[in-house]
Amino acid sequence: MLGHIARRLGSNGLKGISPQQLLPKETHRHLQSSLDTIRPISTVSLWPFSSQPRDFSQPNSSWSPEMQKVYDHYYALCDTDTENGEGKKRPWRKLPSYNRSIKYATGGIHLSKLIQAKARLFTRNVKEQGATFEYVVFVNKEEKRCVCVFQAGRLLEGAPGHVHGGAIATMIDTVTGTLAGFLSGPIMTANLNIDYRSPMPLDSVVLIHSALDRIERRKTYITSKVTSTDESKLYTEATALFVSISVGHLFGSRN
Ligand SMILES: CCCCCCCCCCCCCCCC(=O)SCCNC(=O)CCNC(=O)[C@H](O)C(C)(C)COP(=O)(O)OP(=O)(O)OC[C@H]1O[C@@H](n2cnc3c(N)ncnc32)[C@H](O)[C@@H]1OP(=O)(O)O
Repeated sequence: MLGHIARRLGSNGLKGISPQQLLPKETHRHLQSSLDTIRPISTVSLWPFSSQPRDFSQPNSSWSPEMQKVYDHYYALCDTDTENGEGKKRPWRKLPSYNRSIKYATGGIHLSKLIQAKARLFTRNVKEQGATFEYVVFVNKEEKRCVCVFQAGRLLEGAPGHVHGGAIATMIDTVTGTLAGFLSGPIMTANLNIDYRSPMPLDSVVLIHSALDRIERRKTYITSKVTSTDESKLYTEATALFVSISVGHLFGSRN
């Protein structure tokens, strides 16, 4: 990890200076322990004094013990980073989640200015933690599937005491869309079919399992089901179709 920071420092024009030389011992130790909890993100600089996007899918105080327990379970199955930067290969990966959809992708800052500089991702635009969508997506690239741990906050009410169907659809779109995008690159939702099987109480923690069904030309088909964390209760089933787009599609041009 420190080697990684040193490389980043190098790319910031401070070649040859180690983090230990730059930072007081206490700060360095604190930084190291913080970095140990962060998965490497290729588009994010680890230079401590530059602005970094906030990953909204980190544990916070609004999480119930159940949410934390499921998160810990999947997190333990994820790739790890080691001192020499080689890491341990494991099947799962936790995806970071930002409140601006494209800004932090390569070149995305320019795109986000062109499209709408003040735009914020729908599921990450409420500041109060735990009030709306608390979720983390873990993806398994080999098995072409993902699992989202979702805690539905009190501002998502539809039927009294229960989660709004539109909020559930939003999460299914988000998770299936994340998997489709992960597997196929830029996509947009063309079709989403949802069967609501049982009402979901507010503050529930549920799993949104999504898997690749098939890819045909520009079409990526994903299946999804929402269950309780022990998978004994089925809340929702869905199928989704995503169509690959070019960036120009977002500006109104055809592929
Ligand atoms: C850029 C992304 C950045 C992501 C950054 C990360 C962000 C963090 C993650 C958040 C993840 C959130 C994911 C949410 C994603 C949305 O919510 S997107 C918003 C909702 N969707 C829309 O607004 C889409 C509106 N519709 C469209 O723009 C266009 O109709 C589409 C879907 C792009 C397709 O148009 P097109 O490119 O002209 O394609 P077209 O030639 O008509 O059809 C291609 C094929 O698809 C089939 N098809 C098209 N539509 C349909 C349909 N409705 N039913 C069945 N088949 C269809 C066609 O029949 C054709 O089939 P084949 O001939 O190949 O067999």
